[in-house]
Amino acid sequence: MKGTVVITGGGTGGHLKVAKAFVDEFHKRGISAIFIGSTTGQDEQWFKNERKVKKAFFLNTKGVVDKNLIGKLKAILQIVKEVNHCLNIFDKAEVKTVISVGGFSAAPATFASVLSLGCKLYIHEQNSKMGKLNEITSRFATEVFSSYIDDSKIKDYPVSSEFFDNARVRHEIETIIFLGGSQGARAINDFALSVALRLDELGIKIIHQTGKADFQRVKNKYDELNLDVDVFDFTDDISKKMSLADFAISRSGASTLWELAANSLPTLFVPYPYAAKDHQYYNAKFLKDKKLCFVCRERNLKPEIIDKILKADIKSMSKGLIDSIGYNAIESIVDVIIENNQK
Ligand SMILES: CC(=O)N[C@H]1[C@@H](OP(=O)(O)OP(=O)(O)OC[C@H]2O[C@@H](n3ccc(=O)[nH]c3=O)[C@H](O)[C@@H]2O)O[C@H](CO)[C@@H](O)[C@@H]1O
Repeated sequence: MKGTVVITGGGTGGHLKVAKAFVDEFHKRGISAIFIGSTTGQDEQWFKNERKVKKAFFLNTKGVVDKNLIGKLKAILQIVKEVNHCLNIFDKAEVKTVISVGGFSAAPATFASVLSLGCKLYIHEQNSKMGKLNEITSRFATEVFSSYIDDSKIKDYPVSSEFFDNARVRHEIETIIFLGGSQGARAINDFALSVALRLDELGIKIIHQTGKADFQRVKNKYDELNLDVDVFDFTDDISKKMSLADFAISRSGASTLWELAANSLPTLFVPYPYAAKDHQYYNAKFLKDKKLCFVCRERNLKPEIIDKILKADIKSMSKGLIDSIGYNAIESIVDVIIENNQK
């Protein structure tokens, strides 16, 4: 493969998890890669000490869509400045391939790839509704990969092998895991607390990922209720926690959703209501239409839903999830990229 590969994008864990999958795969194949992200968001947390990349750059960029007019203009000007910085990086490292996993962190390197002669752009879109940046730049891409695009060459989502390795068919609910995505979700935390005593009475154990901001509050409440709960803010071993559970109640961020599917873990999804174009709802709807999960809008989430779940046939849902996602997606995506670059 010619030159160095750039992997760009991030902001939140969903994008970064896919970026990490690319970094691991190129490293495995002995192909040198650079990561380009932002100083805003979680990029540094995920990649500052990553030894599998030749270099990681964190540029001074911010999101555009969530700002007022002045904020938007400032953010765009900053991106333009950083595009230049990226062109210099590409020049020095002989970059001929840029892979964007989306999010505002991806903007400078993605635009630079469009301007850079002989450079190919690849996009991995995680969500059911395309993000703004991908919407603008996908027409320049050599390939766009997505689980939700019919003519995507690879439709399986890049999920780490441990989620498959720890998968098992669930028969009955003895343990429930609550998941809020990379940042946690207050609505899911409140819901868990509202049903905790009832679950305890039913002999159902609780595993609960709260996110950093809400951890202490939730932990104190469980202590007040005198309940023995596996509560934590974030863990690097989420696949292990999932595999211990028989049912999940979770946000429908794309990476989490496909990890749960790979683990065959039946789930009630409670989409984040403010996600762009309501993409979390449509992420979950994709599985719901195949009868492979439950979905409940946050505004309708009531403790009574637990009774409905306890009566449901989780075994057939769990079995059905086995075929919803294939193994080795990242290998297949990288194969396509390498094949294209040899043309
Ligand atoms: C609020 C928001 O805008 N969320 C978006 C964000 O979600 P978010 O960043 O929450 O992303 P996802 O749910 O897709 O992924 C979170 C990742 O963090 C990992 N994890 C989580 C908790 C933990 O303790 N340990 C751990 O490793 C999960 O296993 C998963 O791989 O990006 C997703 C992918 O573009 C979008 O679909 C979401 O809509």
